[in-house]
Amino acid sequence: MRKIVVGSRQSALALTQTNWVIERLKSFGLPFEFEVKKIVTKGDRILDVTLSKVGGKGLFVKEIEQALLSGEIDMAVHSMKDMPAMLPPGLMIGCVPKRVDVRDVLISKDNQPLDKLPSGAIVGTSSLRRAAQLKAFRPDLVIEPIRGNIDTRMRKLKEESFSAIILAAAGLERMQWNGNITEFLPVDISLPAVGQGALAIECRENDAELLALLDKLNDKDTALAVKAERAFLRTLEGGCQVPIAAYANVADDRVSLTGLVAEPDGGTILKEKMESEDPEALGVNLAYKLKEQGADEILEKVYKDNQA
Ligand SMILES: NCc1[nH]cc(CCC(=O)O)c1CC(=O)O
Repeated sequence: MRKIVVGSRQSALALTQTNWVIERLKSFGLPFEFEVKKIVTKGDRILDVTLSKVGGKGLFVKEIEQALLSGEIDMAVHSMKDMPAMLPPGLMIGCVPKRVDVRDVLISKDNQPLDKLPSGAIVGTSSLRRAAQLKAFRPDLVIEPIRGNIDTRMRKLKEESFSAIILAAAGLERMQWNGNITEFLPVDISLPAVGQGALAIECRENDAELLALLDKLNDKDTALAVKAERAFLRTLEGGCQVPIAAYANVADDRVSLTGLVAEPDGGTILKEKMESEDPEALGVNLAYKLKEQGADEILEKVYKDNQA
């Protein structure tokens, strides 16, 4: 009986997701046992600094990937949206389970929906993507950074001067905290992050035995959608925290992808939609379409401002 060591960040959400995946894998009744090994990542250690200023999403993933490569762990469960566009050689996404709700949600103090928040109300988000789209929809709101795990942000909403915060529905749903949601934001107001609502199970490319097990948990439509979204992100070289959004829908093996690149103040928002049966080509082509409209210039300015 092989023991699979599963690496996880120690946040409540990470452990919940990891244990969910392990239970699903156990349910196939195959001769494997599982052990969870907690790993503290750089992203977890510097929660007080705005993420975009310290190197972006890779911060949560790098130490876990080192543990995979060294053999200290065999697999890891990540939020897909925390995965950098490129994986290190030797590692792969072994499966993509069925996606849950992709939308962003508003949680407000007095349960006021977005269009009822008073002018000047403070909305907490550190995401350039959320901030840009929020500014475009409600230029009169004030956006302030907020950091920390979901539980920390909920506490800051109660204790600090925020009128509302924006979070992903998915994390709240997995924690069974969705009772706090004031409003689900439609994707045409807040287009989600690449991979939002999906999980990525990362493992070594040469671990055929584990890959065969993981394949049972793979959801074909989610995998197709995420492939298109991540090809879009990779082509825009959206390595760190960026004002990039994308959401793909799959019906009868046809993928329909909406992609967005925004100026952080919401002044310019480039947004296009395309369809194809080839998710990889779709993501690349949609990215080039936005590049023709000036996406590179917007992103270059964001990277420069981040270094300053
Ligand atoms: N930004 C951090 C992060 N990474 C993954 C989730 C949970 C949602 C998901 O898996 O898409 C969250 C919290 C949030 O954005 O509200």
